[in-house]
Amino acid sequence: MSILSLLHVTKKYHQEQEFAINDVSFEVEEGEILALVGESGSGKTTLLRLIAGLEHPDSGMISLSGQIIVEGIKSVPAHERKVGMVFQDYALFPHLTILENVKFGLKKGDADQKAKETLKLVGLNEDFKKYPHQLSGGQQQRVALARAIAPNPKILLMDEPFSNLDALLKDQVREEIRQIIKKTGITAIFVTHDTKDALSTADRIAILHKGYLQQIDIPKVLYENPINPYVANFFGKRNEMTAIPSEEGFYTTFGFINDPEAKKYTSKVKLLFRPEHGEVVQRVGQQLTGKIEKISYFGSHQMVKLADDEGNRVMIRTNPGRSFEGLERASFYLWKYDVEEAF
Ligand SMILES: Nc1ncnc2c1ncn2[C@@H]1O[C@H](COP(=O)(O)OP(=O)(O)OP(=O)(O)O)[C@@H](O)[C@H]1O
Repeated sequence: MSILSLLHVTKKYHQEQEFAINDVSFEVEEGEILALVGESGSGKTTLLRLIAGLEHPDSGMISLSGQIIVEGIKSVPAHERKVGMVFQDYALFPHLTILENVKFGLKKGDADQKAKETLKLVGLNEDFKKYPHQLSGGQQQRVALARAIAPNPKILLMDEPFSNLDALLKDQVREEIRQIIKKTGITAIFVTHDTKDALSTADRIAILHKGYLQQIDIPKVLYENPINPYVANFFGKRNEMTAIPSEEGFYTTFGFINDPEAKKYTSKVKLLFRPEHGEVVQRVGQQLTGKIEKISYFGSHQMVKLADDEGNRVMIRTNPGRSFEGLERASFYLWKYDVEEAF
């Protein structure tokens, strides 16, 4: 069941020429974690602020938990929307203990118990009396999360929750935050410009470009079946190879690919594939072949740059243990590629 629904939401800031958000419609299911991604200025934060009630759209409708919160000039004020917010810099009160931070905004009465329960839920059992500066970045973020979820909001909104963490901590925190959110069953939307954050943490991803929603789907679909080149390239490099179709397969400048599907095409095509959709094989044989130009080692894998005789290049990902010593050329095969008509 959908808990949040946006219909034709549009927003333009005064004095600005372009729309920050342009005719955006989507729904979020109860208990789902949605990532909003896009390059800088694509409208991610504006969209989050529209849902939170910190901005008002020029047109469109937003409903939360069956209640219309925005339509025309009607707008339920931010503090009545029951939305939990976690800000990029956590926005904790430095002069309050972490217990006092979480109690802030809770109704008196059971505030103390509720705050302690929520701090325990986020894994902070013994630090109630500490001040924010006495905690690590990851712990501070969990306090901010506890403060946001303690009042039982209908939805949790997080602006760049992982951007202040170093790379090592980030992997761990992403997993912890996902688990806490899933344990509470709360619906969450987070903004990120990091594709790794989105692919690893979200149930679905919405990608924005110049205020337009490009595609919204599960990570695997966005990565493997992008709706347009913008979405495809946002999630990492795609190789392009020009090919001539025949009855038996595709002729390319790297060699011939046996594929009966090729006969469906009548003129020149482009084969599009990600580096991990191929595999390098050392034996130069029937497969595609290229001159080894560069090998980059990344610990978990290697990237091999291969060139044809005309100077076209492709990148193929391979396992970290493979040795290319003494080799000038390498062969590779593709186990997956998209075919696009080339004009
Ligand atoms: N308060 C504002 N006044 C005027 N224009 C604004 C304001 N806030 C954002 N914009 C403009 O709206 C567009 C979308 O901005 P927004 O901050 O929503 O993008 P973003 O995707 O969150 O970017 P970033 O990743 O850099 O935070 C941009 O062109 C930006 O310049």
